[in-house]
Amino acid sequence: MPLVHIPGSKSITARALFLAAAADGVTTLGRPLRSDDTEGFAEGLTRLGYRVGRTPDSWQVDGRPQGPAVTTADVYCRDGATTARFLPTLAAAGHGTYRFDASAQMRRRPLAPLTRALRDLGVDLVHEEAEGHHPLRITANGVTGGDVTLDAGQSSQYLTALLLLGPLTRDGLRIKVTDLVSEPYVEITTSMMRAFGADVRREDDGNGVTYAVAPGGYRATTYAVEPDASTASYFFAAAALTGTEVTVPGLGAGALQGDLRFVDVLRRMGARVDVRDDRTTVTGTGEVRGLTVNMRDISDTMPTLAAIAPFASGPVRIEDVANTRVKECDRLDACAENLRRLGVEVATGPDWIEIRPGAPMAGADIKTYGDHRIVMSFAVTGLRVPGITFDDPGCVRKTFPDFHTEFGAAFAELRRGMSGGPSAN
Ligand SMILES: O=C(O)C1=C[C@@H](OP(=O)(O)O)[C@@H](O)[C@H](O)C1
Ligand SMILES: C=C(OP(=O)(O)O)C(=O)O
Repeated sequence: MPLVHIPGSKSITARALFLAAAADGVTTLGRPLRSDDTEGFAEGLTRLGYRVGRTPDSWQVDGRPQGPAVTTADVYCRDGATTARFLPTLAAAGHGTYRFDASAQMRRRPLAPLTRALRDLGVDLVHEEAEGHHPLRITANGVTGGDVTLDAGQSSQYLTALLLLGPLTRDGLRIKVTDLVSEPYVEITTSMMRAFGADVRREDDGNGVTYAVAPGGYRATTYAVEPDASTASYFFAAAALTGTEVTVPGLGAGALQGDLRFVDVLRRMGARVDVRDDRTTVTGTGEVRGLTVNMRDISDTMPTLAAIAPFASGPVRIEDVANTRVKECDRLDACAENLRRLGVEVATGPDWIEIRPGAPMAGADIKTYGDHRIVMSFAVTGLRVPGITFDDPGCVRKTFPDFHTEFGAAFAELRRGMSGGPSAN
């Protein structure tokens, strides 16, 4: 039973850093993710005057309920949308002038519903170049709070950013949500806010959903970061595809991350899945069935599924994933283009992709568009198709700098344990 130790969750690490910075006291984060996104988040906090101490297995953050320790700062958010969307709201609760910028990739990604909501709450926020995009400047003077309406149909991160801000406002926040994707990420947010002492409630009156967040700040705590469920998807998919077994300790029935539900997709495709309290095991059975699946809640795993779909016994159709077009790249187009490069028949629409297995496949250079998930997903395909290379293999640094070493090592073990799974096309 090969055990695969997956690095910490990006989403949980980013939220924990925010919450720890805003809390009263010193917080210790156990096994945070160390990657470009989370290092960028921690660096952003440092720029805002927070102290982030490090030991090999933990980070300690000195919280400042009164907000950033500096009155001016220039924060570079790199490629990380969690940094680029969460940190400006932390700064808004402080007192000073704070400028945020990001990589060319992140500058292209949308921000408008969040910045509009912040302006509606009275925050003085200017987009320095394109409206609704980085770079932006905030002249912060605390946030009174009140009622605000938000369209989170393109990204749940807008809602998470506002929720995290709620306890830092004078009167609390009521956020009426008109649309929402990636809802499990909001559940991570509310669960973690409660772990840091906040009072947050989801109210559904039959006409719509409102999140009510009480004022009162956050309390420092000790917080252990779960392994990253999106990262685990590559290893689980590899097991399903190669007829082998992978166990990921630390991700089990109580996991916060919705992306662990990817194993349910693998189960529907024919894999054996065993979710225990403290670990999850996927065993490939040699059967990979086609299916139609709605991935609105778990769309970071869409490329993982697309990458194993060519080996299914019938078409694989993935629906309701329009927002994957505004991630690190247009993931629907990038998956389709790369599958075609390998010889696979693919069709796409505004919010779906359909992979039709059957054509012979051959190795090719994968065009990554600087997207870590394109690399990690097609590395799984590479277990069955020799000759796959990547134009930018290093972009995995965003969430998993050691991916190639770790996946290679796990694969070596997988190969030794192979139980005669399905043969390559
Ligand atoms: O809040 C988070 O940590 C995330 C939310 C999701 O984004 P969207 O809500 O934009 O789909 C996910 O894709 C991203 O990797 C991380
Ligand atoms: C979409 C992603 O990242 P983010 O939105 O946090 O930049 C991702 O990690 O797949």
